[in-house]
Amino acid sequence: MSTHIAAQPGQIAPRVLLPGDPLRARWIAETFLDGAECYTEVRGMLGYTGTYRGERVSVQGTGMGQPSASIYVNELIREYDAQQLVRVGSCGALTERLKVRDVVLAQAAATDSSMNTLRFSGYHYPATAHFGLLRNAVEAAEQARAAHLVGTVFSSDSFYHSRPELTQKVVEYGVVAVEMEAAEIYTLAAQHGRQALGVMTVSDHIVTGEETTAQEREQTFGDMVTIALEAMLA
Ligand SMILES: Nc1nc(Cl)c2ncn([C@@H]3O[C@H](CO)[C@@H](O)[C@H]3O)c2n1
Repeated sequence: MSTHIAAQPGQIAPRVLLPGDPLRARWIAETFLDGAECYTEVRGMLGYTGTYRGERVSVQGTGMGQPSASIYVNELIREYDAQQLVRVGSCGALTERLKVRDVVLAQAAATDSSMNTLRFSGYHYPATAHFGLLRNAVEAAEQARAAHLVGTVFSSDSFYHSRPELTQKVVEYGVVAVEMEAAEIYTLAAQHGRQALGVMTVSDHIVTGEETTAQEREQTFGDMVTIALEAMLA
């Protein structure tokens, strides 16, 4: 086992879905994976492995924010040799090009986090998704007839922004949604030569104030999970 994941070697599949919420990891395992078995409950951050269309797939909660996601992605890559890491979760729409329940396919992630500032002191790093996974996800979204948008997201360290005007600034440069994990997941995957992508459902609309109900989140999360799984298996 690793420091934060209690799996034995081989218990985690090369393909890993990464919801922030551990209870959503359980829902994904129970709803989409055949024969899913829980391999970790350390700190309540659940992880499961099962099969999807006959292929082994794992789903591991990451928690909220880049520091937490960094712990799980580092251990999934370094200790369990994960190859594909696809974040599935919620995001807030920053543009009226999006409606709540739309799926955002994050081609890149800007961030206000210090994590890449510390890594690349002196210059800025473009945290980008794996093109092949992104291309597969677009095809899967079209196949599923799911409303979707490919765009850049803003991975913020804050949910309650002390300077909300900064979030608006990135909108002027085409950023379409805000969330809290993608930039770190993309950077770690690139560091280790792995494949990463973020597939997120709009749960809140910063411009219109619209929010999804708990029931709506579940259904539209279904489209997002299907797109992520199909993107990995394509
Ligand atoms: N900053 C921020 N803002 C908005 Cl409007 C969000 N909508 C969903 N999330 C995601 O959901 C969690 C916060 O509720 C985080 O994991 C984050 O990735 C959001 N994070």
